[in-house]
Amino acid sequence: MIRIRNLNKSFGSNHVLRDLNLDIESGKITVIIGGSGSGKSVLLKHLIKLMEPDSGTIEFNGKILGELKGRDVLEFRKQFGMLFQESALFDSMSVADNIAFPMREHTKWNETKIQDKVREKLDMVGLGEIEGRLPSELSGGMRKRVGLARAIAIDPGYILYDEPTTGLDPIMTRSINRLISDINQSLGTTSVVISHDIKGALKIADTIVMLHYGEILAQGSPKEILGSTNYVIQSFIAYDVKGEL
Ligand SMILES: Nc1ncnc2c1ncn2[C@@H]1O[C@H](COP(=O)(O)OP(=O)(O)OP(=O)(O)O)[C@@H](O)[C@H]1O
Repeated sequence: MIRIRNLNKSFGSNHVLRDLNLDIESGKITVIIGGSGSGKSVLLKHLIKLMEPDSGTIEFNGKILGELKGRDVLEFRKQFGMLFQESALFDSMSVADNIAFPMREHTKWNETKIQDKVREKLDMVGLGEIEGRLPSELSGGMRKRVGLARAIAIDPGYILYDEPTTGLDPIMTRSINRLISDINQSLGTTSVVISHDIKGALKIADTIVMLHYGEILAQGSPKEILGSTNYVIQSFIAYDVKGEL
């Protein structure tokens, strides 16, 4: 369980997170949606201590993140896999070396085990024999899958997805959403997804959190969010799901 309490973050006069309170449930998929600039990425960075709040706390399995220092921060981060917006693969490394990177950094696995694990992760994301290829030789959808294979390389307990379907066509979007769901179930991970894609969120989320100017406007199951009478939520849904303004 991740507990966020009274979190505030400003950049100069720009008050980005406003007294935010949120519980992220273990083993579930929480999708944080909201318009551009609503604070989704800033919130995600706080979760892995890439940003520090001005005030408020994040409690992770009973520990206050603000109190973690030095090696404890590295140990804490090891529990997270992260799929970045642009997949953030190392261009000069093969697919296999990209996926093996966290294994070599964080485990003592020998090369045989690493190669077996690379294959296992590629299978999980539905990719064939592409270990030797470079990221530049792959399509955007394939790069996302390789990024996902790297995110789950050392079986993290938590996976953070930063807009995993942005820039993908509808078919690839659906298939990445399905993968997020499958991986959550097969690995029993806690997943936090930030997204503009309300349609996808309605399909995969256990809980949807709607962020609006740094505040939580609504939070609930997809059914509850769909049934919300809030004007901003309805406009967001209408624009994305029903394709109208
Ligand atoms: N390092 C930073 N320094 C200054 N301002 C920042 C910084 N990071 C984010 N911001 C500001 O915080 C606000 C929220 O940004 P954030 O990236 O969290 O939005 P977002 O909801 O993820 O948007 P998008 O969907 O467009 O990615 C924006 O006004 C942004 O300019």
